[in-house]
Amino acid sequence: IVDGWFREINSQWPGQAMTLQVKQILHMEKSLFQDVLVFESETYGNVLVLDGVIQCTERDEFSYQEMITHLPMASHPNPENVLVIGGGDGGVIREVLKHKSVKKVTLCDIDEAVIRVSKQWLPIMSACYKDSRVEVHIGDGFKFLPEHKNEYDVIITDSSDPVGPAEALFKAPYFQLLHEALKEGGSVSTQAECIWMHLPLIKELRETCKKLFPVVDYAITTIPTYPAGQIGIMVCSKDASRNVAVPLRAVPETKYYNSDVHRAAFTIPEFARSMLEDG
Ligand SMILES: NCCCN[C@H]1CC[C@H](N)CC1
Repeated sequence: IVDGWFREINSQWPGQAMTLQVKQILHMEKSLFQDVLVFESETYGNVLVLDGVIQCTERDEFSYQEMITHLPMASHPNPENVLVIGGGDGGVIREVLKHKSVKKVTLCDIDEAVIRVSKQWLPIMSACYKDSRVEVHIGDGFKFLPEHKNEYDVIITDSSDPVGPAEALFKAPYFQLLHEALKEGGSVSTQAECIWMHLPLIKELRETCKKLFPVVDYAITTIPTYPAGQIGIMVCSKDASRNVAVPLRAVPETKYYNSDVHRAAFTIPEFARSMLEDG
């Protein structure tokens, strides 16, 4: 933080950086896995930063948390048992619980510090930890998934970037585990980076998913505080007849998501479409 501004300088987005004006630092610690920082910003509410990378801000998190959740959930006929890998800030489970078909949502995050810090400083995201349908497991998704084969209707991988603790969540072995943990007709969504920053990685991720799932599609949402102001979501399904771009029902109490936004999110700019689909 220099002269009152936090700067997100990182080798994943060379030559550019998002900066946010800092009102006050609320929390800093080195967890078992990463540096954890929370600060109150002048214009984006409280901000969670892990290893120098902005994870979520109170002002714009709803975009990403709603889209990564409702794209697989609203296109699934009856999601009852849901798993979230990562997502320790709690925003995704808040969104999952908006679906009345949900009986149980399990959150598996490797770092207890993220959950603890979110409960203290990110109340609008972590309020749902109190919900009786929520179960929390602190641990590595790689160990958790093999113990829960054929158990989930939807699995959401709400991860940080493929540098550090989340690196393995972008590779084939992980997607194999996701596939095995899904019930018949299950769907998954993963944080799938930005077409302006990571197009080769997204291409590789899509090829990995296409080897395992009959349905694979990539959607985009706009979010001011992520690099280049947008982020992608990969949505896959075991059900070959499923169109993940078609919402089967409305979702209540959203601020970014609606059925038209759902359909539109899978329409992507030509430079990205041709690279991803034509190769
Ligand atoms: N619920 C927080 C998810 C964090 N998602 C990622 C954080 C880092 C960004 N560069 C990309 C999205």
